[in-house]
Amino acid sequence: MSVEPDPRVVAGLDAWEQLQAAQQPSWPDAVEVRRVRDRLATLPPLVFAGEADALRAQLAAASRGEAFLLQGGDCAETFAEATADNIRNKVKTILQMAVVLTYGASLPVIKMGRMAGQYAKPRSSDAETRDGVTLPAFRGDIINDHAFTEQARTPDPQRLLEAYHTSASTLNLIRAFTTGGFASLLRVHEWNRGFTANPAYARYEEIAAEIDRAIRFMAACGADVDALRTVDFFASHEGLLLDYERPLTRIDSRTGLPYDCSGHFLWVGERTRQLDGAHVDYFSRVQNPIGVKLGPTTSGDDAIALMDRLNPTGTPGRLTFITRMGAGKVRDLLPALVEKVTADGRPVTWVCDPMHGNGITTPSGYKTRRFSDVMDEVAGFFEVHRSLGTVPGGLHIELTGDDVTEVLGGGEEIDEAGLARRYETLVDPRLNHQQSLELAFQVVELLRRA
Ligand SMILES: O=C[C@H](O)[C@H](O)COP(=O)(O)O
Ligand SMILES: C=C(OP(=O)(O)O)C(=O)O
Ligand SMILES: [Mn+2]
Repeated sequence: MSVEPDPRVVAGLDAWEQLQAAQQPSWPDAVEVRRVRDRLATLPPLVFAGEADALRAQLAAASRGEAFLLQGGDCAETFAEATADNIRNKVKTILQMAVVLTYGASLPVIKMGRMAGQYAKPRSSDAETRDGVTLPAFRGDIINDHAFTEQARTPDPQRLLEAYHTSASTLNLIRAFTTGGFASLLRVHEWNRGFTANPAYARYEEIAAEIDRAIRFMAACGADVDALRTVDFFASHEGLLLDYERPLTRIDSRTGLPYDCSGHFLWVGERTRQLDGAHVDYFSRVQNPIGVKLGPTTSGDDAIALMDRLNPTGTPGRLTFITRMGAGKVRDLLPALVEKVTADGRPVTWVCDPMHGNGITTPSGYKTRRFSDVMDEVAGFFEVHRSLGTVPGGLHIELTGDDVTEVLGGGEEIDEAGLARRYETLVDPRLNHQQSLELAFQVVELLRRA
């Protein structure tokens, strides 16, 4: 039986249009945007509301220390890179990290990609100047093209449709990989792709061998190991471009309530979390589990006000705070925030984004981060939660499954000159495959202590 929605709830989904929406493009043609939105509204949802509910329950477990969230993927997905190889390598990297964490810390790991929709980017500046020429900044493939020409940088609403279709094909392949046998724990060895002379890959190989042995033992004892053949894998992106999120929001026939069916989990970014702004209003009205990025200027009162808006009744798993303070600040700034929220009593899932507080630009102009700073912020996050008796619930990482050279350091010791070798990101630098595995091994130690 389907439940009819309350018309006031449906009308409320457009309240954001009367509010200030930060970081939106200046579309040249409002009529065309409306046409594209109407078309998007007729296309099938990308995810099912019941999947978002299942994720909410898992995030609630993470808030209690009974699971751990691993959320990772590109800073900015691109249409051109939505190839089978790229998607497979990214999924495989996340699965490998999850195996390391699950095995090392004996904790269920919630696997979530910054994938199948991570196409809109907030920028520090509206414009970019090169050699005296100023053009609109690149705001992600869903809005404009990265090429530095006037035509390419002009926002094009048709890109919303391409983002939808590219997200659909990405999600289709993710679902095929994770349910069709590729992600089976019976194949952990096959995910390893580096030379095992490399320490991170050699350690992974050891774990894979132990898992193999354990599975053969269980099977020999008569246990049903079929459940190990598939995994749940969730899709997430920043809920930034409201002209995209609104038409993909659908009324769930089971409950009559709205869900944003562009992804399972949406987060509000550091630049768009204004309490009276359009984004907080919009995401307060959908039922998905929601994240908010919290940077170093966040006060305890801001955090409480965000809870009042986004999770007034304290539904477990509904609200995730993704803190991104910077390695040098996390130990000073995070405790007051966590204490204030803990005293409130409503649950949140605390997740660490060790990427966005640690950006630097090299003299040669590369936007990068140091692997050591990333690890230091993660360590600080765990230390703070341990000292307060609260729960470090997960990690939010910009990564790729390929051997790019975008982040300094790690076992390969990528240095400033080395960045030029394979620097491919269009916005922020990502951990490469090996650095991602190294991070997972180090996090196991932190989780064991926690
Ligand atoms: O991904 C995060 C932001 O979009 C990004 O860090 C902003 O980068 P910018 O300062 O180059 O605009
Ligand atoms: C824009 C991002 O982060 P933040 O909102 O934390 O700056 C991001 O996650 O790419
Ligand atoms: Mn980023």
